[in-house]
Amino acid sequence: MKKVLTIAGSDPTGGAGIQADIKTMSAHGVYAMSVIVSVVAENTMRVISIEDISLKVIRDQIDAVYEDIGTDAVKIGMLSNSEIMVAVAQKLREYSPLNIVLDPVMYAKGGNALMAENSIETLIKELLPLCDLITPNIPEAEKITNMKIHSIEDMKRASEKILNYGCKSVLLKGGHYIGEAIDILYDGKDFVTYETKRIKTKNTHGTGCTLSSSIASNLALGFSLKEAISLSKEYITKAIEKDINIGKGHGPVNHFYNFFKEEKIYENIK
Ligand SMILES: Nc1ncnc2c1ncn2[C@@H]1O[C@H](COP(=O)(O)OP(=O)(O)OP(=O)(O)O)[C@@H](O)[C@H]1O
Ligand SMILES: Cc1ncc(COP(=O)(O)O)c(N)n1
Repeated sequence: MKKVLTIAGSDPTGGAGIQADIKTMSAHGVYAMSVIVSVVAENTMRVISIEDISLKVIRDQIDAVYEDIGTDAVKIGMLSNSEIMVAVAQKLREYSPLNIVLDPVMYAKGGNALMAENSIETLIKELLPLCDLITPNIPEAEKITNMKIHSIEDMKRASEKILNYGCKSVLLKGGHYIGEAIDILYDGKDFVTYETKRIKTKNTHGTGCTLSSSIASNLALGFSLKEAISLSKEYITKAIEKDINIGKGHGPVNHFYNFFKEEKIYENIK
Protein backbone atom coordinates (compact mmCIF):
# COMPACT_ATOMS: atom_id res chain seq x y z
CA MET A 1 0.00 0.00 0.00
CA LYS A 2 1.25 3.49 -0.82
CA LYS A 3 1.88 5.78 2.14
CA VAL A 4 1.31 9.53 2.27
CA LEU A 5 2.21 11.92 5.08
CA THR A 6 0.63 15.29 5.81
CA ILE A 7 2.57 17.84 7.85
CA ALA A 8 0.00 20.53 8.74
CA GLY A 9 -2.37 22.13 11.23
CA SER A 10 -5.44 20.53 12.78
CA ASP A 11 -9.07 21.67 12.28
CA PRO A 12 -11.42 20.23 14.95
CA THR A 13 -14.46 20.65 12.69
CA GLY A 14 -12.87 18.42 10.09
CA GLY A 15 -13.13 20.64 7.01
CA ALA A 16 -9.53 21.73 6.47
CA GLY A 17 -6.00 20.91 7.60
CA ILE A 18 -4.93 17.45 8.76
CA GLN A 19 -8.51 16.18 8.89
CA ALA A 20 -9.29 17.14 5.28
CA ASP A 21 -5.95 15.68 4.23
CA ILE A 22 -6.59 12.31 5.88
CA LYS A 23 -10.12 12.10 4.42
CA THR A 24 -8.76 12.89 0.96
CA MET A 25 -5.90 10.40 1.20
CA SER A 26 -8.21 7.65 2.47
CA ALA A 27 -10.59 8.30 -0.44
CA HIS A 28 -7.63 7.71 -2.78
CA GLY A 29 -6.85 4.34 -1.18
CA VAL A 30 -3.46 5.35 0.22
CA TYR A 31 -2.34 4.94 3.85
CA ALA A 32 -2.55 8.37 5.51
CA MET A 33 -0.19 9.59 8.27
CA SER A 34 0.01 12.99 9.97
CA VAL A 35 2.49 15.25 11.73
CA ILE A 36 0.52 17.96 13.55
CA VAL A 37 2.41 21.27 13.74
CA SER A 38 -0.37 23.48 15.16
CA VAL A 39 -3.73 22.93 16.77
CA VAL A 40 -6.16 25.49 15.34
CA ALA A 41 -9.44 25.99 17.21
CA GLU A 42 -11.51 26.86 14.14
CA ASN A 43 -14.84 26.10 12.51
CA THR A 44 -16.62 27.00 9.29
CA MET A 45 -17.08 30.58 10.57
CA ARG A 46 -13.94 31.66 12.41
CA VAL A 47 -10.58 30.92 13.99
CA ILE A 48 -10.77 31.11 17.79
CA SER A 49 -7.16 30.37 18.75
CA ILE A 50 -3.97 28.70 17.55
CA GLU A 51 -1.40 26.74 19.54
CA ASP A 52 1.82 25.60 17.92
CA ILE A 53 3.27 22.20 18.84
CA SER A 54 6.83 22.41 20.23
CA LEU A 55 9.70 22.08 17.75
CA LYS A 56 10.91 18.97 19.60
CA VAL A 57 7.58 17.20 19.23
CA ILE A 58 7.30 18.22 15.57
CA ARG A 59 10.76 16.75 14.91
CA ASP A 60 9.95 13.64 16.98
CA GLN A 61 6.72 13.03 15.02
CA ILE A 62 8.65 13.16 11.74
CA ASP A 63 11.28 10.77 13.15
CA ALA A 64 8.48 8.46 14.32
CA VAL A 65 7.14 8.21 10.77
CA TYR A 66 10.51 7.66 9.07
CA GLU A 67 12.13 5.27 11.56
CA ASP A 68 9.17 2.93 11.15
CA ILE A 69 7.12 3.34 8.00
CA GLY A 70 8.45 5.87 5.46
CA THR A 71 6.46 7.66 2.75
CA ASP A 72 5.71 7.64 -0.99
CA ALA A 73 4.62 11.29 -0.92
CA VAL A 74 4.45 14.18 1.55
CA LYS A 75 1.92 17.00 1.62
CA ILE A 76 2.86 20.09 3.61
CA GLY A 77 0.12 22.50 4.70
CA MET A 78 -0.03 25.17 7.41
CA LEU A 79 3.39 25.99 8.94
CA SER A 80 2.76 28.93 11.23
CA ASN A 81 6.22 30.46 11.69
CA SER A 82 9.87 30.48 10.58
CA GLU A 83 11.11 28.21 13.37
CA ILE A 84 8.65 25.48 12.39
CA MET A 85 9.60 25.90 8.72
CA VAL A 86 13.30 25.49 9.52
CA ALA A 87 12.63 22.42 11.69
CA VAL A 88 10.48 20.75 9.01
CA ALA A 89 12.97 21.62 6.23
CA GLN A 90 15.85 20.12 8.25
CA LYS A 91 13.96 16.86 8.70
CA LEU A 92 12.98 16.74 5.01
CA ARG A 93 16.65 17.19 4.08
CA GLU A 94 17.55 14.39 6.51
CA TYR A 95 15.02 11.90 5.09
CA SER A 96 14.87 13.09 1.42
CA PRO A 97 11.31 11.87 0.75
CA LEU A 98 9.97 11.63 -2.81
CA ASN A 99 7.03 13.69 -4.07
CA ILE A 100 6.86 16.74 -1.77
CA VAL A 101 3.76 18.90 -2.40
CA LEU A 102 3.60 22.21 -0.52
CA ASP A 103 0.36 24.14 -0.06
CA PRO A 104 1.65 27.49 1.30
CA VAL A 105 -1.34 28.15 3.57
CA MET A 106 -1.35 31.77 4.77
CA TYR A 107 -4.96 32.64 5.71
CA ALA A 108 -8.15 30.86 6.74
CA LYS A 109 -11.32 31.62 4.72
CA GLY A 110 -12.47 34.26 7.24
CA GLY A 111 -9.18 36.15 6.83
CA ASN A 112 -7.32 35.00 9.96
CA ALA A 113 -3.57 34.60 9.49
CA LEU A 114 -2.37 31.00 9.75
CA MET A 115 1.25 31.89 8.89
CA ALA A 116 3.33 34.74 10.33
CA GLU A 117 3.80 37.38 7.62
CA ASN A 118 7.53 37.68 8.41
CA SER A 119 8.14 34.01 7.63
CA ILE A 120 7.64 34.24 3.84
CA GLU A 121 11.41 34.66 3.31
CA THR A 122 12.03 31.47 5.28
CA LEU A 123 9.36 29.62 3.32
CA ILE A 124 11.09 30.66 0.09
CA LYS A 125 14.65 29.91 1.21
CA GLU A 126 14.15 26.77 3.28
CA LEU A 127 11.18 24.96 1.79
CA LEU A 128 10.69 25.88 -1.86
CA PRO A 129 13.97 24.26 -3.01
CA LEU A 130 12.80 20.96 -1.49
CA CYS A 131 9.43 20.85 -3.23
CA ASP A 132 8.34 18.93 -6.30
CA LEU A 133 5.21 21.06 -6.46
CA ILE A 134 3.93 24.18 -4.73
CA THR A 135 0.21 25.02 -4.95
CA PRO A 136 -0.36 28.69 -4.03
CA ASN A 137 -3.68 30.44 -4.56
CA ILE A 138 -3.54 33.93 -6.03
CA PRO A 139 -3.10 35.92 -2.77
CA GLU A 140 -0.38 33.49 -1.67
CA ALA A 141 1.40 33.77 -5.03
CA GLU A 142 1.18 37.57 -4.74
CA LYS A 143 2.88 37.46 -1.32
CA ILE A 144 5.60 35.07 -2.49
CA THR A 145 6.39 37.05 -5.65
CA ASN A 146 5.63 40.54 -4.37
CA MET A 147 3.61 41.23 -7.53
CA LYS A 148 -0.12 41.77 -8.26
CA ILE A 149 -1.98 39.12 -10.25
CA HIS A 150 -4.95 40.30 -12.34
CA SER A 151 -4.89 38.04 -15.39
CA ILE A 152 -3.86 34.66 -16.76
CA GLU A 153 -0.68 36.32 -18.11
CA ASP A 154 0.11 37.57 -14.59
CA MET A 155 -0.48 34.03 -13.25
CA LYS A 156 2.07 32.72 -15.75
CA ARG A 157 4.63 35.40 -14.89
CA ALA A 158 4.19 34.72 -11.16
CA SER A 159 4.67 30.97 -11.74
CA GLU A 160 7.95 31.63 -13.57
CA LYS A 161 9.12 33.80 -10.68
CA ILE A 162 8.19 31.15 -8.09
CA LEU A 163 9.97 28.43 -10.08
CA ASN A 164 13.14 30.52 -9.93
CA TYR A 165 13.10 30.05 -6.14
CA GLY A 166 14.03 26.42 -6.75
CA CYS A 167 10.88 24.28 -6.63
CA LYS A 168 10.38 21.87 -9.54
CA SER A 169 6.88 23.01 -10.51
CA VAL A 170 4.10 25.42 -9.58
CA LEU A 171 0.32 24.98 -9.72
CA LEU A 172 -1.15 28.45 -9.37
CA LYS A 173 -4.80 28.10 -8.32
CA GLY A 174 -7.19 30.60 -9.83
CA GLY A 175 -9.87 29.47 -7.32
CA HIS A 176 -11.88 32.52 -6.43
CA TYR A 177 -10.56 35.26 -8.65
CA ILE A 178 -10.58 34.97 -12.40
CA GLY A 179 -13.72 33.81 -14.25
CA GLU A 180 -14.00 30.03 -14.25
CA ALA A 181 -11.98 27.82 -11.85
CA ILE A 182 -8.69 27.92 -13.75
CA ASP A 183 -5.44 26.52 -12.34
CA ILE A 184 -2.15 26.77 -14.24
CA LEU A 185 0.76 24.34 -13.94
CA TYR A 186 4.28 25.45 -14.86
CA ASP A 187 7.11 22.90 -14.75
CA GLY A 188 9.84 25.06 -16.27
CA LYS A 189 8.97 23.89 -19.80
CA ASP A 190 5.23 24.00 -20.44
CA PHE A 191 2.19 25.77 -19.07
CA VAL A 192 -0.78 23.44 -18.65
CA THR A 193 -4.23 24.89 -17.95
CA TYR A 194 -6.77 22.97 -15.87
CA GLU A 195 -10.18 24.57 -16.19
CA THR A 196 -13.59 23.70 -14.78
CA LYS A 197 -16.76 25.72 -14.49
CA ARG A 198 -17.07 27.80 -11.32
CA ILE A 199 -19.56 26.15 -8.96
CA LYS A 200 -21.82 28.56 -7.07
CA THR A 201 -21.40 27.66 -3.40
CA LYS A 202 -20.15 29.10 -0.14
CA ASN A 203 -18.89 25.68 0.93
CA THR A 204 -15.23 25.75 -0.06
CA HIS A 205 -13.52 25.36 3.32
CA GLY A 206 -10.55 23.09 2.78
CA THR A 207 -10.47 23.15 -1.02
CA GLY A 208 -6.74 23.95 -1.07
CA CYS A 209 -5.96 21.24 1.51
CA THR A 210 -8.03 18.72 -0.42
CA LEU A 211 -6.48 19.50 -3.80
CA SER A 212 -2.88 19.27 -2.54
CA SER A 213 -3.54 16.03 -0.62
CA SER A 214 -5.19 14.56 -3.68
CA ILE A 215 -2.17 15.45 -5.84
CA ALA A 216 0.24 13.96 -3.25
CA SER A 217 -1.86 10.77 -3.18
CA ASN A 218 -1.93 10.49 -6.97
CA LEU A 219 1.84 11.02 -7.16
CA ALA A 220 2.32 8.29 -4.54
CA LEU A 221 0.14 6.01 -6.68
CA GLY A 222 2.59 6.51 -9.57
CA PHE A 223 0.77 8.99 -11.81
CA SER A 224 2.86 11.61 -13.61
CA LEU A 225 2.52 15.17 -12.31
CA LYS A 226 0.22 16.22 -15.16
CA GLU A 227 -1.99 13.13 -14.79
CA ALA A 228 -2.04 13.54 -11.00
CA ILE A 229 -3.23 17.15 -11.24
CA SER A 230 -5.85 16.31 -13.84
CA LEU A 231 -7.29 13.55 -11.62
CA SER A 232 -7.10 15.80 -8.55
CA LYS A 233 -8.89 18.64 -10.31
CA GLU A 234 -11.67 16.15 -11.04
CA TYR A 235 -11.67 15.08 -7.38
CA ILE A 236 -11.93 18.63 -5.96
CA THR A 237 -14.58 19.62 -8.51
CA LYS A 238 -16.80 16.68 -7.52
CA ALA A 239 -16.10 17.32 -3.82
CA ILE A 240 -17.33 20.93 -4.22
CA GLU A 241 -20.21 20.02 -6.53
CA LYS A 242 -21.72 17.29 -4.31
CA ASP A 243 -22.45 19.82 -1.59
CA ILE A 244 -23.13 18.44 1.93
CA ASN A 245 -23.87 21.85 3.46
CA ILE A 246 -22.43 21.33 6.95
CA GLY A 247 -21.85 24.25 9.37
CA LYS A 248 -23.04 27.84 9.49
CA GLY A 249 -20.19 29.45 7.52
CA HIS A 250 -17.97 28.23 4.69
CA GLY A 251 -18.73 24.53 4.93
CA PRO A 252 -16.45 21.60 4.09
CA VAL A 253 -16.35 19.78 0.78
CA ASN A 254 -17.70 16.28 0.23
CA HIS A 255 -15.24 13.39 0.37
CA PHE A 256 -17.95 10.75 0.75
CA TYR A 257 -18.97 11.00 -2.88
CA ASN A 258 -15.40 10.32 -3.98
CA PHE A 259 -15.05 7.53 -1.42
CA PHE A 260 -18.13 5.63 -2.46
CA LYS A 261 -18.84 6.62 -6.07
CA GLU A 262 -17.89 3.21 -7.45
CA GLU A 263 -20.03 1.29 -4.98
CA LYS A 264 -22.98 3.73 -5.18
CA ILE A 265 -23.12 3.68 -1.35
CA TYR A 266 -23.12 7.47 -1.51
CA GLU A 267 -26.70 7.51 -2.73
CA ASN A 268 -27.76 5.79 0.52
CA ILE A 269 -25.79 7.93 3.00
CA LYS A 270 -26.63 11.40 1.64
N1 LIG B 1 -16.32 27.70 -6.72
C1 LIG B 1 -15.49 26.82 -7.27
N2 LIG B 1 -15.87 26.03 -8.30
C2 LIG B 1 -15.03 25.15 -8.86
N3 LIG B 1 -13.76 24.97 -8.46
C3 LIG B 1 -13.29 25.72 -7.43
C4 LIG B 1 -14.13 26.69 -6.79
N4 LIG B 1 -13.39 27.29 -5.78
C5 LIG B 1 -12.18 26.70 -5.82
N5 LIG B 1 -12.10 25.77 -6.81
C6 LIG B 1 -10.97 24.92 -7.13
O1 LIG B 1 -10.54 24.33 -5.92
C7 LIG B 1 -9.12 24.19 -5.89
C8 LIG B 1 -8.57 24.94 -4.69
O2 LIG B 1 -8.43 26.29 -5.08
P1 LIG B 1 -8.54 27.53 -4.14
O3 LIG B 1 -8.05 28.70 -4.92
O4 LIG B 1 -9.91 27.58 -3.56
O5 LIG B 1 -7.51 27.10 -3.05
P2 LIG B 1 -7.24 27.82 -1.73
O6 LIG B 1 -7.50 29.27 -1.90
O7 LIG B 1 -5.90 27.37 -1.26
O8 LIG B 1 -8.32 27.27 -0.79
P3 LIG B 1 -9.05 28.19 0.26
O9 LIG B 1 -9.70 29.26 -0.56
O10 LIG B 1 -10.03 27.22 0.84
O11 LIG B 1 -8.02 28.72 1.19
C9 LIG B 1 -8.65 24.74 -7.24
O12 LIG B 1 -8.54 23.67 -8.15
C10 LIG B 1 -9.75 25.69 -7.64
O13 LIG B 1 -9.77 25.92 -9.01
C1 LIG C 1 -5.46 23.95 9.95
C2 LIG C 1 -5.83 24.62 8.67
N1 LIG C 1 -5.05 24.44 7.57
C3 LIG C 1 -5.37 25.06 6.42
C4 LIG C 1 -6.48 25.88 6.33
C5 LIG C 1 -6.82 26.56 5.04
O1 LIG C 1 -7.67 25.71 4.33
P1 LIG C 1 -8.02 25.87 2.81
O2 LIG C 1 -7.10 26.89 2.22
O3 LIG C 1 -7.86 24.54 2.18
O4 LIG C 1 -9.47 26.31 2.84
C6 LIG C 1 -7.30 26.02 7.47
N2 LIG C 1 -8.40 26.78 7.45
N3 LIG C 1 -6.93 25.40 8.63
